[in-house]
Amino acid sequence: MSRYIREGDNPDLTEERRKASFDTEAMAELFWGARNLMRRREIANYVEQHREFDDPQPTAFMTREELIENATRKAVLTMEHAEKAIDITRDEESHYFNALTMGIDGNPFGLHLVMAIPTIMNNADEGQQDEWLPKALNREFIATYAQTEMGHGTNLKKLETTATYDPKTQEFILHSPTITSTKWWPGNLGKSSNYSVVMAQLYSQGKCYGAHPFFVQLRDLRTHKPLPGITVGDIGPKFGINTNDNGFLRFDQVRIPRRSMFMKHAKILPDGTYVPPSHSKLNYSAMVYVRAAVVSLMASHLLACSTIAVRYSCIRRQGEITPGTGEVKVLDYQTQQYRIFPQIARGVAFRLSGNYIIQLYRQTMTDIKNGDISAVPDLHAISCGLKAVTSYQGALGLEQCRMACGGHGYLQASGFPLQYTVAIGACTYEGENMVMLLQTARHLIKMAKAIRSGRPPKPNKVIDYLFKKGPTKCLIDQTYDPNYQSVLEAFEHLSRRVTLEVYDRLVQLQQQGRSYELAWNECAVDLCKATRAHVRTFLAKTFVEEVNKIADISLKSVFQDLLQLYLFYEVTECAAGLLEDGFMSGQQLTYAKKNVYDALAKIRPNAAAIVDSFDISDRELQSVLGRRDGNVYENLLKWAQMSPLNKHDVLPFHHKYLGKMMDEARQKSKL
Ligand SMILES: CCCCCCCCCCCCCCCCC/C=C/C(=O)SCCNC(=O)CCNC(=O)[C@H](O)C(C)(C)COP(=O)(O)OP(=O)(O)OC[C@H]1O[C@@H](n2cnc3c(N)ncnc32)[C@H](O)[C@@H]1OP(=O)(O)O
Ligand SMILES: Cc1cc2nc3c(=O)[nH]c(=O)nc-3n(C[C@H](O)[C@H](O)[C@H](O)COP(=O)(O)OP(=O)(O)OC[C@H]3O[C@@H](n4cnc5c(N)ncnc54)[C@H](O)[C@@H]3O)c2cc1C
Repeated sequence: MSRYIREGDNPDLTEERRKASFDTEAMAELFWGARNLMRRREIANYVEQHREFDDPQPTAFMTREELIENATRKAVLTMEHAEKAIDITRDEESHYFNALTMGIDGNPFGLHLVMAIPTIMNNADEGQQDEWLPKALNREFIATYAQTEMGHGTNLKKLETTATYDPKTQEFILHSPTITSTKWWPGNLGKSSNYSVVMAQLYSQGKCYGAHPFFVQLRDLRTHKPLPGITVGDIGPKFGINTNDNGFLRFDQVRIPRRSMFMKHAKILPDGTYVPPSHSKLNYSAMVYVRAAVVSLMASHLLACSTIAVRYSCIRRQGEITPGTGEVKVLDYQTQQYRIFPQIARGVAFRLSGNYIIQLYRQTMTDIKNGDISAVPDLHAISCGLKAVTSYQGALGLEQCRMACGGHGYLQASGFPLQYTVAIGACTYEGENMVMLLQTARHLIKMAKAIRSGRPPKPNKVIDYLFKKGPTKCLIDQTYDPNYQSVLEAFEHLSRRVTLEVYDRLVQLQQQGRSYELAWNECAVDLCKATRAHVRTFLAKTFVEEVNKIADISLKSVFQDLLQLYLFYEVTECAAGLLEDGFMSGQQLTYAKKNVYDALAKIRPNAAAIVDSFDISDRELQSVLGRRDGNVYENLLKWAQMSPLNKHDVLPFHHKYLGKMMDEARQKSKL
């Protein structure tokens, strides 16, 4: 019996769980890996046993100051408990523990852990690492990553903060020369951090060498007051992540020692001589890390929101399908399945590719340490595209899940506002999505040039298909092929065609006299399409490869249903491109649609068990609609009764305004 079934649960949800064709626990093991699943359970138990991690009230009812104080309290507790609760050397355990204890809306260590420490690890030289890393890991300071300025986020070449080297004192002078040079956005900068990685234009011997990272103390270690010459604060409430004190920062001729510059790659010698790095973008590795991590992060958001939507849709009865047979669970509507199930399938696809890209990141960082930088451009290209596509599709998917939950989906109690507002930040941070799509397109255009000139680069799993000659006509038909060769070939065809077409147009525009840059801008929409097609191909191939590795037949069959849905849903999404050149026929699109509808029907009886197997706890979901026990209605009422507005039957200012107005209106009407 499923470990998710317990006495007192909503019977509709229990009925769903009993219907499953597979063992939920075995599926959870397959999804997370046996060891990880066991550790998740142990960590979750640990947190449940320490009630001090509980929020004093739902965070939706807290003011911003209360939110930040509560997050700070829990962050300190998290650090105190970490060594007892988890193996701190395992990222998976840290991420999970942090998500359970601190939630997803931000915490004072967010940027310290995901950007500052990775920058120290990858950009500090040995001496600097010896000095900074133990203190950073030991929480002797909290650092953030200050790169974006009010005037420039994308175009790093135009950052205005300067770091001018003074050989006489062997110091850099940090300065913010204009309002637009104010650092703006860095997470945890406003109030929590006392150190920061600061990106500034490096000047030495009268020459500018471009943006470089520096490690800068911002606040006094004892009083926590900003150091002389430093102005720092919170940028105010935002669309979401209001638990995070995203900040602003200005420097007024602040002197820092020469060794504050990160010197693993580029260096300034004491006399001011600049030593360039082996690759000009090695200083950007923390950004590459977060871009790669976003893929898994989007998987987590999608799987959480589809868990909420599926569970709620199992207990929500509304309307009849066959008149007179009683109200159905709303999950029985095909439209509901069409809204929610593709989000599950995309979540799974993102999880699988997310694992791949993080491994590639780790391998590339190891290679760099060993002096091999050859994988840097490939990692950059695929991580930019994946970040852009998964964050965008993730955002659309979460919104579908919300809308699938009707009016209650619009409540903060649903958990959707928190998930959505956190997730959509990823469309912007770490490189705005269009900009990221265009970065991948740069790589694709190089590949197109190589194809046209008949000189393929050295073999590479991600782009090899571009150099293949695929079928000239789409081979999708009604026969079942577990390798989905014809669908993958269709995606490859579309990617290859769009890439080559846009390349040819770029060349043609230049032949007509446009500069490369102007031609590029005229082709930008299609360049983005090429990236999307390339990323779709990558996600789809990774999904097929991973499903083919599954040994257990009953679990494999569930994954195959999700894969079928994923692939044919993507075919319908990019149908215009496949039909445009006559590669796919209208009939084949009809087959694809039929495959989507068939997959929805196959997934339907397993849906509740599938989302259970993602093993997302109520503590993580923070959702009344997505509760494991399905007891939504009584808990919605309890939740609303906790609203601070309900502390008073009559609001203290009622008689001052509305009461008075109505009294006066009644008086007048009596006259
Ligand atoms: C429960 C389990 C869940 C698991 C989840 C795991 C959780 C992990 C935690 C993750 C949590 C996430 C928390 C979120 C925190 C968010 C914090 C946000 C931080 C930020 O936003 S920091 C600021 C980010 N800013 C940017 O990204 C700026 C974007 N701009 C740029 O990157 C660049 O300027 C550019 C790419 C647009 C262009 O660069 P530039 O102008 O310098 O260069 P050129 O145009 O001249 O290009 C030259 C060539 O260099 C290549 N290039 C560029 N960048 C790189 C790179 N990084 N690596 C390699 N190569 C690079 C270009 O492509 C050019 O190449 P070409 O050969 O000439 O074509
Ligand atoms: C939640 C959140 C957290 C953040 N955290 C941090 C942090 O910790 N540290 C930090 O340093 N920064 C942080 N940022 C800033 C973030 O990295 C930038 O906002 C982001 O890189 C985009 O830059 P921008 O705001 O200057 O946008 P802009 O570059 O001004 O973009 C505006 C529009 O112009 C378009 N555009 C710009 N350039 C091009 C181009 N070359 N081609 C085509 N279109 C273009 C964009 O696509 C976009 O639509 C954060 C931002 C957010 C929203």
